[in-house]
Amino acid sequence: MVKVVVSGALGRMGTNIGRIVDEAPDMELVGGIDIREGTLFGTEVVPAGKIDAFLNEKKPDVLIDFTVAAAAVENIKAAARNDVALVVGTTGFSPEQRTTIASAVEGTVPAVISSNFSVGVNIFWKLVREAARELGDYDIEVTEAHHRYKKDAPSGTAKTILEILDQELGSREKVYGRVGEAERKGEIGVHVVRGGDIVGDHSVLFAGNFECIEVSHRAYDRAVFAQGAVRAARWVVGREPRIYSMQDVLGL
Ligand SMILES: NC(=O)C1=CN([C@@H]2O[C@H](COP(=O)(O)OP(=O)(O)OC[C@H]3O[C@@H](n4cnc5c(N)ncnc54)[C@H](O)[C@@H]3O)[C@@H](O)[C@H]2O)C=CC1
Ligand SMILES: O=C(O)C1=N[C@H](C(=O)O)C[C@H](O)C1
Repeated sequence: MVKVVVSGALGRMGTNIGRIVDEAPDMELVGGIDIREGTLFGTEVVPAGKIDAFLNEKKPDVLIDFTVAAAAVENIKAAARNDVALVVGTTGFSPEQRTTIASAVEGTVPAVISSNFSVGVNIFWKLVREAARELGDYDIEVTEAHHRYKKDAPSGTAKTILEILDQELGSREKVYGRVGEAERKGEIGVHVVRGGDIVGDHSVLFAGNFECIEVSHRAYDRAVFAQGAVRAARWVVGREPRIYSMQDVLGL
């Protein structure tokens, strides 16, 4: 049995993940972490300040973190201190936070870290890479849309798209929205929409003369992210202590 603790247990993703783990015959949900006490499918949820004692008591194989960037950094350090493997879906990390995470994890515990755990988005990223290789001289615009409660912008998935484009095309200027005199040059335009209960839309437009190609992904239910995170949790336990991507999990 893979023993799992969920951090961000009372949130949108935490509850989705808790349900899937609770129903999995090969997994045991042993509790959750959040900013306040509660329950997650009959297991105890403790406040973040008690994470070390809780991990030491429950001895999970893996901690799945979907919280906010600053919290995730502390939770990752706690998991590393307690020799617990990690699946991290939290987005919005600064470059400094990424460095801190890498030092906590590398050589200590295995961790799958991805801005998007849906299988479809991981295929979509491959398609974006392929399109960029062929269409580098087209104008490129990245657009993402999410629900009204999302804290970070642009989304982690959109930032991964920009990394892929930079890897294929060299680093280009990014222009975040346009207003006033904004003549297009060689930049990549980045556009963020927030509203209602949009689960997660991403598109990359390659616009040439007389034709456009658009590569896009739309998530209809958070279950796609949660199922991917649980798949990563099964995969990560017992691996060499380093950072892995969801592409490693899927063998892409
Ligand atoms: N990688 C992926 O596939 C996906 C990533 N996300 C990311 O996951 C994160 C969470 O998203 P949602 O569940 O929609 O947010 P949410 O706001 O519904 O849930 C976050 C939860 O974390 C809790 N939290 C805050 N500080 C904490 C701490 N120190 N320790 C433990 N819990 C703490 C909050 O109280 C809340 O219950 C965001 O960064 C989001 O971008 C969301 C969906 C998919
Ligand atoms: O906050 C969300 O909801 C999501 N966040 C991730 C991101 O920032 O890319 C993934 C997904 O799009 C949903």
